[in-house]
Formats: sequence, structure tokens, C-alpha cells
Amino acid sequence: MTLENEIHVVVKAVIEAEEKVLIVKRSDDDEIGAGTWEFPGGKIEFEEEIEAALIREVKEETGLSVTVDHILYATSFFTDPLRKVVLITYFCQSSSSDVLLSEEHSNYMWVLKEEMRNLLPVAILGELEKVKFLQSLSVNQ
Ligand SMILES: Nc1nc2c([nH]c(=O)n2[C@H]2C[C@H](O)[C@@H](COP(=O)(O)OP(=O)(O)OP(=O)(O)O)O2)c(=O)[nH]1
Repeated sequence: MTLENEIHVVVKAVIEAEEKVLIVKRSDDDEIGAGTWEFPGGKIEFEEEIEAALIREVKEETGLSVTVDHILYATSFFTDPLRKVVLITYFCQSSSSDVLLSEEHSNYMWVLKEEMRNLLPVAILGELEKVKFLQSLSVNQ
């Protein structure tokens, strides 16, 4: 297979606990998006069920055991000229907010709407805007 035909399928979780949402910061030495805030998640393994992959990745990256609620959006983009990503983001719930980060991330925050707007990259905020996600959160946030 040539590099040009390689497509990575990535699943991400918008995790809600105690009316806040978890964002994580990519490590400063990451080849892709170093130092940027995002939602936890990662690549699915071939033949792995999508929701199982999401639960596995979230556990690896945050230590949290999540319940997958519903899909928020799916999108596709290049992370560099030869690397294509298909990314699916789900809304999830966690009963715990005790996060244990892996080496992939340098920081985490449980945030309200305004902090999400301030910290997440415009590409992610644009997708959330399309599905009116921030408006769907509790008015108290
Ligand atoms: N354009 C766009 N980029 C996004 C969205 N969500 C999201 O996480 N990203 C960015 C953050 C990362 O820079 C990139 C995904 O990185 P990646 O393909 O290496 O996947 P990953 O690190 O999660 O996978 P893994 O190595 O942990 O298995 O996509 C989105 O909705 N739109």
C-alpha cells in the first residue's frame, strides 16, 4: 500500500462528568498537533468495534471508564499532505472525574463552554458548532 492510500480512522470522546467536559493537551513533542487541546481518543485497530476502540483509547489516555452515548459528528481531513484521517466523535459519560494521563498528553482540564471556546482549535470548534453542541449543554455552564 502506498502512503497516499493510507487512511487512519480515529475515534474521539467528548466526556461529560459533573456538568463539565474533559479536554486534554497533546504532548509538546508530538509529531501532529503538539501542544494543542483536543478530546481524548485514538486510532481504531482493524476489525475492532468502533465503540470498543473508543472505550479502550479513553481508558489508555485518561484512566476513565466511559459509557458511549451518541455520535456527535464525523469528519475527514489531512494531518499532513500524505496522511488522511477519518475522525468520528462521540458524546460519552463518566461517573468519575479522576484522570490519569498517559505520556501522549501533558495536561487536562474539566471545562465549561467558555473555556472550550478559548482553548480548542477552530477546526474542532467548527465541527461542534455545526451540530450545535455547545448550545446543547446545560444553561448553567
Ligand atoms: N480538523 C479536525 N481535527 C481534529 C478534530 N478532532 C481532533 O482531535 N482533531 C485533530 C487533533 C489531532 O491533531 C488529530 C488527530 O491526531 P491523530 O490522527 O494522530 O490521532 P490520535 O493521536 O488521536 O491517535 P493515536 O495516535 O492516539 O491512536 O486531529 C476535528 O474535529 N477536526
